[in-house]
Amino acid sequence: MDRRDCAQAVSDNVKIPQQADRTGADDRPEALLRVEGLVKHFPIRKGLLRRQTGAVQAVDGLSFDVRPGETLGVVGESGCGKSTMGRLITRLLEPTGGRIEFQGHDITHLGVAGMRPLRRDVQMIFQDPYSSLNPRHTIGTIVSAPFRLQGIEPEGGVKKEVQRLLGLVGLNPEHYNRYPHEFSGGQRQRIGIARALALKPKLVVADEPVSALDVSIQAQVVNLLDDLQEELGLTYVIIAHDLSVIRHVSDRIAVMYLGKIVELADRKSLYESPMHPYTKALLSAVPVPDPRRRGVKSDRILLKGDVPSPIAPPPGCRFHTRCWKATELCRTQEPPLVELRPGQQVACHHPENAEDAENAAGTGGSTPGDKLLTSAREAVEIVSAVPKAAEGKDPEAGTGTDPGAGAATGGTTDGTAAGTAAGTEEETTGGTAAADGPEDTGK
Ligand SMILES: Nc1ncnc2c1ncn2[C@@H]1O[C@H](COP(=O)(O)OP(=O)(O)OP(=O)(O)O)[C@@H](O)[C@H]1O
Repeated sequence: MDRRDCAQAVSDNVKIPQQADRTGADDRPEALLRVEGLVKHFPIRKGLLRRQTGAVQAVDGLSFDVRPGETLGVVGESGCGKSTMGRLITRLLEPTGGRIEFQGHDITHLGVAGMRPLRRDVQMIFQDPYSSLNPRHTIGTIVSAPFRLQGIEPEGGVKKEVQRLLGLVGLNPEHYNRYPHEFSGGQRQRIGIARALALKPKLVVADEPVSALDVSIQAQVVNLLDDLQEELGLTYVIIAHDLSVIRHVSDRIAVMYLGKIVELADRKSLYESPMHPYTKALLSAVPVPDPRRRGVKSDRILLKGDVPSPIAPPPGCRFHTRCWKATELCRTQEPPLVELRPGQQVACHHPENAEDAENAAGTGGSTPGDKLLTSAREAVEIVSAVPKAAEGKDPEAGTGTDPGAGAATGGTTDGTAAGTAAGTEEETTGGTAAADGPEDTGK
């Protein structure tokens, strides 16, 4: 189907089946969203003639499915391309390459008009509840915007429906005429959620929905999303930079590093037996919630050094410059994302927790003569986290007095990657546009 045919099919809307009509060769449930080889490179232009001199490789070949009713968590450090991925799959950004299918239909290059009918089904919740709501609009106007944009008159009228939505997200329906500044951060995020749910979407992409909120409020908003999913049968892609935020709500988790997925697995496998060293490092910073395991001594892996620039990512495995297992093979050959255990895909030549890593299909395993890189010896610092209960009992423990040790990624990395885009060209396709479409900038 070419682009025009697809746009036609989408605008006819009625022709879109509830489920994709392809019959998968495997037994996996049919995907609501299917992404194949998704690429987004932001051009870097310089000089009077604005010649392209390079590109920020924000997203570089992502492939994954999102199944109906599930929550896919996406995690990774700042600058690894999570938000870009979110904006690509909601079609707020135009992909450089790859393919995005929603309910079996290719939506990769649909324009604003072609996407309009799909806006009902695909919505986005933004990170910052302070800037994503227009301060001059009342809550009623904000939450009812999707109805106006889509030309929909809900049963019982707009006001009644907006008040129902406010009640649904735990806000007082009587606050219909209030302004965003009259609400707390958590309440504003609830308003953003009500707006995203107005058109009864099938897929909601939440970009760091709680990271701008106080820790005490974060759990409330995450629980609200969870409850709404059950009540409304929603499918989520939840983006976070921290594995602890999405721990309880994700069915599967994709770990991203420098524009690529390095591990994609179901929650249990990922948390109990991570296979990519990067996942292991991220996980080592997650507090242990199980009181029975609190006494267990757990080492934290502090990755040294900065995330490399996405303008010139390292060759081979992109993580090799910060990996303690990196060998010559990792420096020269990019590991493919392959299923090493049922439901667990990993892109690593030397995976963790692999019973038979040598024979792992598609990975190098331990190739004869493959030497550990010198950089690998200094790549990490292991900090022994001494649980309170064990304090004073283990003379070996307690080397880790660094109060910042909670961050697996050191603290030198935050913002570094984001900074690399300086001097690059902003794309115009909806940097801050709400998923309702360009008419509603959410400002
Ligand atoms: N419009 C743009 N123009 C140029 N570069 C961009 C643009 N948007 C993002 N980038 C760059 O692409 C890379 C990935 O950014 P992105 O925001 O997707 O990462 P992220 O993982 O969501 O990080 P954060 O958690 O900090 O938002 C970064 O290096 C960023 O600077």
